[in-house]
Amino acid sequence: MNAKQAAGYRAAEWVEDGMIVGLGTGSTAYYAIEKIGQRVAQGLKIKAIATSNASEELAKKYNIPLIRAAEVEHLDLAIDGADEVDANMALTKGGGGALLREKLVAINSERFIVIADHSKMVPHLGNFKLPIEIVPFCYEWAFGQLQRIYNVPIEMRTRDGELYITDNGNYIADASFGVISDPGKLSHELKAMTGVVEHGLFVDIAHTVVVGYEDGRTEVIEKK
Ligand SMILES: O=C[C@H](O)[C@H](O)[C@H](O)COP(=O)(O)O
Repeated sequence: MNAKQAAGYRAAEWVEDGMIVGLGTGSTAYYAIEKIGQRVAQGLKIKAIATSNASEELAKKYNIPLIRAAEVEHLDLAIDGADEVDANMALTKGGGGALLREKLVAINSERFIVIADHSKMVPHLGNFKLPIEIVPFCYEWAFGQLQRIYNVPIEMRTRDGELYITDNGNYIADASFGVISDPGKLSHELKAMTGVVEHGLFVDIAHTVVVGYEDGRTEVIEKK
């Protein structure tokens, strides 16, 4: 058992028969999906929506029944990882590039459970580079605007020497803010920029955080 596995497995216990569940993305969400898959094999009856092509493949591997958004009005539960979690349960997400689908799923869930190993818990967001998803068309303009407004190091994400492309066909710029003193304000500012599709700040969205430790312990933090 490692810290990510402890958090993922613990969160999977919230899943009950009949639920519609959002499946997160990343190395911590992997364990939640694995555990949910094991429970499905034992008879648990749920339906799920995946937040990335990778998680969809994983769900299929574990025979977790998948549905389309058109078939449901909302989700009962979503479980997903985070890159940083601050003292107010605001998050940075999108290290794996799945922030847009993740946010859509999280805000449409009755309960959003964040799973994180203890290293993700921070006093303030900003040490982890904030992922900002931007449209490919004239992306240099949105990128330039971000640089001019915030005057912090920002780089276009690449993979194998090419610009990284999200599951939605967009690009990602990663911004090093250092300390984000007001995540809510920054979140609204970024959303208002033309060319920006979404960003990785999740403010006032998480209901529960499950923190995992190397010895297999977990700590559950509920929104006040
Ligand atoms: O785009 C990726 C997601 O936001 C992940 O949930 C986040 O990056 C955390 O990933 P991991 O659990 O692999 O650290």
